[in-house]
Amino acid sequence: MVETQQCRKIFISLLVFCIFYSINVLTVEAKTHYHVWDVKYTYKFPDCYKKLAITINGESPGPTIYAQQGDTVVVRLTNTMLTENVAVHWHGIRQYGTPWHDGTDGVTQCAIMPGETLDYKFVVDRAGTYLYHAHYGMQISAGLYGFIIVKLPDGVSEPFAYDHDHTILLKDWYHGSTYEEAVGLSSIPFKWVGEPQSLLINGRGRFNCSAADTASGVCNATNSDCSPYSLTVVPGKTYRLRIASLTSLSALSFEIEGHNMTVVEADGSFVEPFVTKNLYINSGETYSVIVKADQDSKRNYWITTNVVGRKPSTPTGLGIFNYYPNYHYKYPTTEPTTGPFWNDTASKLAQSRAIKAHHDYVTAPPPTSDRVIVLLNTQNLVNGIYRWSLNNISLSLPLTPFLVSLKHNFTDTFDQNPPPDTYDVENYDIYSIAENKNATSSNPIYSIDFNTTVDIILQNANTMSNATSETHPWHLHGHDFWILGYGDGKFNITKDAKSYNLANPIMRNTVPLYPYGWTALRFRADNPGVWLFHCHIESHFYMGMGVVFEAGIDKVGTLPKSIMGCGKTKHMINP
Ligand SMILES: O=C1O[C@H]([C@@H](O)CO)C(O)=C1O
Repeated sequence: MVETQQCRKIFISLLVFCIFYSINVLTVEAKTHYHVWDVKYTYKFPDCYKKLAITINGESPGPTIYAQQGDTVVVRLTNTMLTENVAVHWHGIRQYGTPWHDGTDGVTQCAIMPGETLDYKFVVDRAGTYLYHAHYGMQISAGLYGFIIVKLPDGVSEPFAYDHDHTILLKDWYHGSTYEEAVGLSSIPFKWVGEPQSLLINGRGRFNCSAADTASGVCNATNSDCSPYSLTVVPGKTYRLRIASLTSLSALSFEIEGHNMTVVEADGSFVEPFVTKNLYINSGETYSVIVKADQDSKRNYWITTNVVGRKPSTPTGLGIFNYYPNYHYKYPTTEPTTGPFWNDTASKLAQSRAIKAHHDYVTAPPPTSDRVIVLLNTQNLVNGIYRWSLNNISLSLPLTPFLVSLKHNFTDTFDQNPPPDTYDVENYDIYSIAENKNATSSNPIYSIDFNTTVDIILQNANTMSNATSETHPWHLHGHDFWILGYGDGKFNITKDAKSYNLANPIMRNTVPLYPYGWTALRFRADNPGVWLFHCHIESHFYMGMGVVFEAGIDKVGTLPKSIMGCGKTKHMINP
C-alpha cells in the first residue's frame, strides 16, 4: 500500500517535472530587439565620389536587423537631418496588427520631421530575407536602406544545407542629390534622372575619377569607403548568399564568375531549387542562392552586377569572390563578366517563370477570386509633366495619410470616387503612344471586402516614346501574393486565366511586369489596414505609379498619436 502511494508520488512528481520541462524547453520565448537610429546626412565616398548620403548611425547601407521568427523589433528613429522629413518602410514585413508602422509617408503615417523621434514596433512573423528603406520622397537614392534577416525558430531548418550565411545588398548610385532628381522630375521641361553613375555591392563601388575631380578632392580613389566588397570563402564549403536589390532604377544581373548558383528562396518563400549562372534581380526583390566554393582555389573570381532591362551606360559593378587564403583584395586577372544582353527579355521571363514554390512548402491559392482588378500601366502627361498612371489615374499622395483619414472618417482629405477596376480593353492599343496623352493626378483608393480574394492583372503598354515599353517591379505592402502567370501582349481573361499556375505558384511581395506584357497575381485581403501597391523604381513611384488598397479598416485598432501631426491631424498630437 505504502509502496503504491510512493510510486504514485514519484509518478506525479515526474509528470509535473516533465510538463514544467517541456513548457520551458519547447516554448521558445519571443525576444524584443531594440535599435536606436540616428538618421542624418553624412559625407560618404561609396564609389570614391564624394556625396552627401543619408546614413543610419553614420552608415549607408544601414545596420542589418537580425531577429528570429515571432520576435518583436523596436526601432527608435530620430531624424537629425536639418531640413528633411523621413519615413522608413519594413519591406516584406506584413505588419499584422500594426498597419500604422508600415512606414509609408502619406499612406500609413505622417513623415518624421527634423528633430522628431518615432518608435517603430512590429513583429517579424515569418523567417526570410527582408529589407528596410526610406519611403519618403526619393531617399532610397540618397542611401537610406538595409537588410532585415529573420531566422527560423530553433530546431527548424531550411530545405537546403549550407555552412555559412552572407548578405549582399545591391544598389545603383547617383552623384546628384535626391533634390536634383525630384525637382527635375516635376519640372517643365521634364528632366529624367538618367542612368546611374555606379553600381554598388554592399555599399561599395568604383567610379573612374577624372584628374580634376581627384585634384579637387571630390573623388578620392584611396578612400576606404570604396574599397571593393570582398567575400572570403573556404575551399569546399557551401555558402548561402542572401542577395537583395534596392536600386532606385536599374534591373540587374548578378553573377559570380565561374560559379553556378542554386536559387532557394525568394522574398521569404522557399523556391523549388533551380540552377543558374546569373540571377536577374529587380529593385525590391530578395533571394537566397546556394554557392559551393568548388573552383580553382589558387585564384579569386569576380562578383559582378550589370544593368539589364534598360540600355546600360553604367560600368559593371565589381566585387571579389576571394578563395582563402589568397589576398582578399587581389583582383582576378580575367575580364569581369559583362552579363547577358540588356534587352534579352525572353531569358528574364524564363527565369521569372522558373521561380515556383518548393514542393514541400506549397501554399495553394484559393481556386477562384472574388474580384479582378486590371491595371493598365501608362506614361502620360499631367499639366505638362510626365507621369505614370494606372487606368489613367496618377497617384498623388494626400497631405493626411489614408490610414488616418479612414480611421477618422475624414472625407475631404482624398478623392472619394473609387478608381476604375479596368480600362478600355477592347480599344486601347498597348503598342502605341497613348492617343489621349493626358491623365488625372489624384488619390482615390480601392476598397476591398475584408477576407476576399483579389486578382490583379498588371498590363504593360507603350510609354510616351515610340516603340518603348519598360520593366516595372511591382511591390505590395502588407501581403504576399501568388504569382499566377506572365504573358506577352494584351491579357485576355477568357484565354489567359486558363493558363494560371494554381498548382505551385510562388508567394512573393515583389514581381516584375515585362515590356508589352502582363503579370497576374492573386492575394487574400486578410490584413486590416491601408496598403500601397506600387512600382519599386523610385522615380516611377514619385511620378505616380501606384495604387492604394484598403481592407478591414473597422478592424484596425486605435492609431498611435505618434504617426499623426500632418494635414488634417495637425491638431491631434497636441490637445
Ligand atoms: O519615367 C521615365 O521617363 C523617362 C522617359 O520615358 C522620358 O524621358 C524614362 O526612361 C523613364 O523610365
